[in-house]
Amino acid sequence: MAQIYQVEMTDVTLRDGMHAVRHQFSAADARAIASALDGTGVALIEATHGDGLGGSSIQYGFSKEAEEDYLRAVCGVVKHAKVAALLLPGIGTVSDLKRAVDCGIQAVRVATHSTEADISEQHIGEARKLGLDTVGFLMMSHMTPVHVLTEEARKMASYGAHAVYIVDSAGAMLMDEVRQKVSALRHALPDEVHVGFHAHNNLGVSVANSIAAVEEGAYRIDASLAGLGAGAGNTPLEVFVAACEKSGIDTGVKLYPAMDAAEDVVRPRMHRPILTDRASLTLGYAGVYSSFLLHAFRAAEQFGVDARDVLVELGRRRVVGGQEDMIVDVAVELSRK
Ligand SMILES: C[C@H](O)CC(=O)C(=O)O
Ligand SMILES: [Mn+2]
Repeated sequence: MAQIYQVEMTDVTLRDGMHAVRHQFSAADARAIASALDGTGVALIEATHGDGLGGSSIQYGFSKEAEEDYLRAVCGVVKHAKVAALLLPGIGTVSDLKRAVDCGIQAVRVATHSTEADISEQHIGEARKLGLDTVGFLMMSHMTPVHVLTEEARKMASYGAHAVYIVDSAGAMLMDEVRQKVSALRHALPDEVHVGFHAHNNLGVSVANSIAAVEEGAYRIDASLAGLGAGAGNTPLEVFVAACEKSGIDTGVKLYPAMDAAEDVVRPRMHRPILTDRASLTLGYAGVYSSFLLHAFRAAEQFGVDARDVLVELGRRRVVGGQEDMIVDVAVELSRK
C-alpha cells in the first residue's frame, strides 16, 4: 500500500500574495481572505507586508494600511488556525515582533538569505521567549550548496527554531534538487525540528516540488489560494490539496472550501492573473528573487528596456533579497548600452 504522509499547511496568500498586489489589500480584504482560509483547515495563516514586519517602505513599497490594522483584522476573524508574521532581521525588529504579538500572532517565521542564518539568532531567541511557534526560513536556497544549507539550518535549530524551511524564492529548483536539499536537512536536524518547503511556480513545478519535498520528509508546506504570490505565484493551495488527496498525503485541508476560497474570494481581488508568463518564467530560468518581478517591470518601463534582460542580468550578478536598488541600476545600465 502507498505510504501515508501527514503534513501541516501554512498559507501565504496574505503575505507572499501581498507582493502580487503591490501590498495594496485593504484590512477588509485581509479579513475576508483570512475568514475563508480559516474555513479550509490550514494550520497557519501568514499575514504581513510581502517583505515581512516593517516592510512597508520606499525600498519595498508602501502597504495600503498600517501593519497593526492588518494583523488585528486577521487575528480578529481567525478561530482555528494560528496567525503568523514574517520577519526579516534588519527590515523588521524585535519591537515590531512584540507589537505583532500584542495584535494576536502566535507564530513567526524568521527569514534570512540561505547563507546568513547567524543574523537570526536574536530574533529566533526572542520569539521563543515570547512563546511563539518559531520557524527559520532559508531564502534563495537554490543558490546554496547542500552542505552549507545543512549548516545554516543547524544554526537556526540551535537558536531554537521549531522548524527550518528550504525556500525556493526564485522558483528555480526542480524536483531532484528539492529532494536532495530537503532530505539533507531532514537527516541533519533533530527529529523534533520540522523541515518545511516554500515554492514559487516560475518553472511550473511548484506542486510537483512540494510533493517531492513531502516524500523526502518535509512536514510543513507553504501554499496560497489560487497561487497568489510573487512572480508566477506560490504552490496553489487548492491544487496541491487535490494532488495530495490522490497521492496519500493528508494535508488537513478541505478541498472544496479551498477551491471556493480561491475562486470566489481571492481571484476577484487579484490585480493581474497569476501565471507563468515570459517575465515570471525568466525569474525561474535566471534564478532571481520572485518579489523583484513588479519592481523590474516598473524599472524596465521607466528606462525603455526589456524586463527579461534586467532579470537575467540580476541573476548573473547573483543579486539577493535586500538589493532591490540594483534593479534600477541594472535597468539604467542596460538603457545606456
Ligand atoms: C521576503 C520574501 O518574499 C520571502 C519569501 O517568500 C521568499 O523568499 O520566497
Ligand atoms: Mn516566497
